[in-house]
Amino acid sequence: MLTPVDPTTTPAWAALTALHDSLTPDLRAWFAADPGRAERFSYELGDLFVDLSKNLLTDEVRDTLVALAEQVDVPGRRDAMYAGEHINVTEDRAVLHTALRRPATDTLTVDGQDVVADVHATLAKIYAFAERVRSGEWTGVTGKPIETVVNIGIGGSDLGPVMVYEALRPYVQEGLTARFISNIDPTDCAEKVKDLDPETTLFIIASKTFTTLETLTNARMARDWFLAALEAKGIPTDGAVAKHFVAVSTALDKVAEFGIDPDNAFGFWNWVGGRYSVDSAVGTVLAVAIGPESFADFLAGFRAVDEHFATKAPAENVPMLMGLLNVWYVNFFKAASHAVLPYAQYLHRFPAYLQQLTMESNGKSVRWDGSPVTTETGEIFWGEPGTNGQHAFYQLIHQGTQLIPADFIAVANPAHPTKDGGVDVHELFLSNYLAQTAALAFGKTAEEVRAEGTPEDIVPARVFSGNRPTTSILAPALTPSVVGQLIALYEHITFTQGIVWGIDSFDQWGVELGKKLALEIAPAVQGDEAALEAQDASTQQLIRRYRAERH
Ligand SMILES: O=P(O)(O)OC[C@H]1O[C@](O)(CO)[C@@H](O)[C@@H]1O
Repeated sequence: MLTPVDPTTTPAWAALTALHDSLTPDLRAWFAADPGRAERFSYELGDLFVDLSKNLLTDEVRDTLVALAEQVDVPGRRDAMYAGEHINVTEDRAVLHTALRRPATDTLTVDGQDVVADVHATLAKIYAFAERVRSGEWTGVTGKPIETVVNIGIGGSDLGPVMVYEALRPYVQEGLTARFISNIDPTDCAEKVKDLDPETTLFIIASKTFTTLETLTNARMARDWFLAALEAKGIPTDGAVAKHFVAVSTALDKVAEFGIDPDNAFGFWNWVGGRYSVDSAVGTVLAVAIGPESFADFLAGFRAVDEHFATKAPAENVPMLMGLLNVWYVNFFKAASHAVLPYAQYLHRFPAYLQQLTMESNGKSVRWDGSPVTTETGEIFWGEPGTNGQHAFYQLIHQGTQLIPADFIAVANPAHPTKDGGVDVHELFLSNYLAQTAALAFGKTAEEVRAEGTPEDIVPARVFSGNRPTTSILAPALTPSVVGQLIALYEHITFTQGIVWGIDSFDQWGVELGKKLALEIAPAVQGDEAALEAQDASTQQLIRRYRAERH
C-alpha cells in the first residue's frame, strides 16, 4: 500500500507556515496596489466564472499551495483515481464516479471489465424507462399514466436526487412531479403519500446496498400504503407492485428478494460511492423528471469539469486551487467551517447535499494507511440561500471571532420574469450577492463609521474588519450542465483536500457504530427487559421515560 505523504513534513508546509506567520491580510491594500488582481485570480471552468481574488491569497501563497499539491502528489493520486486504481483502500475499491460521465466512445477496463460500456448500457436502459414513463406508455395497474414518482432512499440515494430535482425544476415535464422519502421517522412517508393517487404513482427504491434500514422500512411502508390504497378503491392488487415499484441498486439479488422485477431494476457498481452517485442509476428519478436529453446535458457538465481537473496544471486547476485554499484556511487559519451560499433559490438544497459529500468524505481522524492524521481535517460545510442567510447568520460571518471562508454562487439569467414595475428584481438580488462579498473583503473602518456621524460609543459595534475570504462563482444560468459542473467542482475540491490530508475520502466507517447500536437498542425500546438492562444508565432512563410517555 502506498503510504500517504505527511503534508506537515513537506517543504511547502514549512513555507506556508512561514508565510502565514508573516502575512497581514489586507484585501483593501492588495486590490489598491494591484489593478490586475481580480483578473489574475479569476478562472473559467466550463460555464463557471470563478473569482478567487477576494481570498487571503497572494501569488506566493498560491505558488506554495501548488507546491504542496505537487509534494503530496495530488496529480498522481488524481490520475490513479481516473484510471480505476483501488484508491478506496479501506474498502479495497476503485473510485470511478468520473467513469459515469465518460463518453460512450471511451473505454476503461477496470478489474477486467469495460466500465464505460457498462455505464452506457445502463444509461440506455434508464433512458428507455424514463421515456416510457414520460410518454405515458408505462401505465399503472388500471392503465393510467404516471403522474408522481416517489424516490425512496437516504444519504447519497436521496440528497443528490432531491438537490438536483429542486435545482432543475424548470426542466421537469409538465404533469409529472417527484417526491422524496428518506427519514425513517414514519411521518416522512405518511406526509409524502397521504394525498397521492396509487393508480398514478410510481415508487423508485434507491439503495446502493439494498440493506439500509431506513430505505427498506420506508419501502415496505410505501408498499403497504399502496396496496391498502388500491384496495380502498376496490382495485385488484394482483401484479400491481410490479407496475408501481422499480429499484436502483448495486445488489440486484436483494432487489429481487424484495419482490421487484429484475427487469425494472437499474444497477450500478461498488466503485461508485453513495455520495458520488447522483449521476449513476441513482439519478433515475431525475432522468424521468427532466428527461434523457437534459440528463445527458447534466452528465456533460460533470464531464467538462472532469476534463479540466484531469488535464490542467495545478496552478490553473480550479478544483485543485479551491481545495488547496480550503487547506490553507483549515490548517493555517484554523477555520472550522465553510459556508456555501447560493444566490439561486433553486439551489436551496445544495449546501445540504454538500454536507454529505464533504463531511462524510473528509471527516476522518486516520489516514488511508491507518495512521493518525497529522493535522486538522474536515471542516464543517453549511449554508442557506442568500438573501435568507443575510437575515439569519451573516452577522457572525461579518463580525464574529471565527474566520468562515464562504463560496457565493449566482446565475446571470433567472428562470422567471423578474420585473417588479420598473425594477429588475433579479438585479436587486444580485446586488446583494455582490455587496456581501465586497463588505466581507473590504469591511468598514472606524474612520468611515465616524464620518457618518455615528456616536463614538457605538463606533466599535459598527466597524467591519474586512479580510473575510470569499469565492464568487457566476454561471450564465442554472442549466442541467451547470448543475453537473457545480457538483463535479465540489467533488474534486473534496478529493484534493483528502489527498493533502492523506485521507481515504471514499469510505464512511464512522456511520457504522450508530447503525449497529440502533438495531441493538430497538428491542429495549420495544419492551425487552433484558435488552433494556444491558444499556447504559442514561439510555435506560430515556427508554423508561419514553415508555411511560408513549400511549
Ligand atoms: O444507498 P444505501 O446503500 O442505502 O446507503 C445510503 C447511505 O448510507 C451511508 O452508507 C451511510 O450514511 C451513505 O454513505 C449512503 O449514501
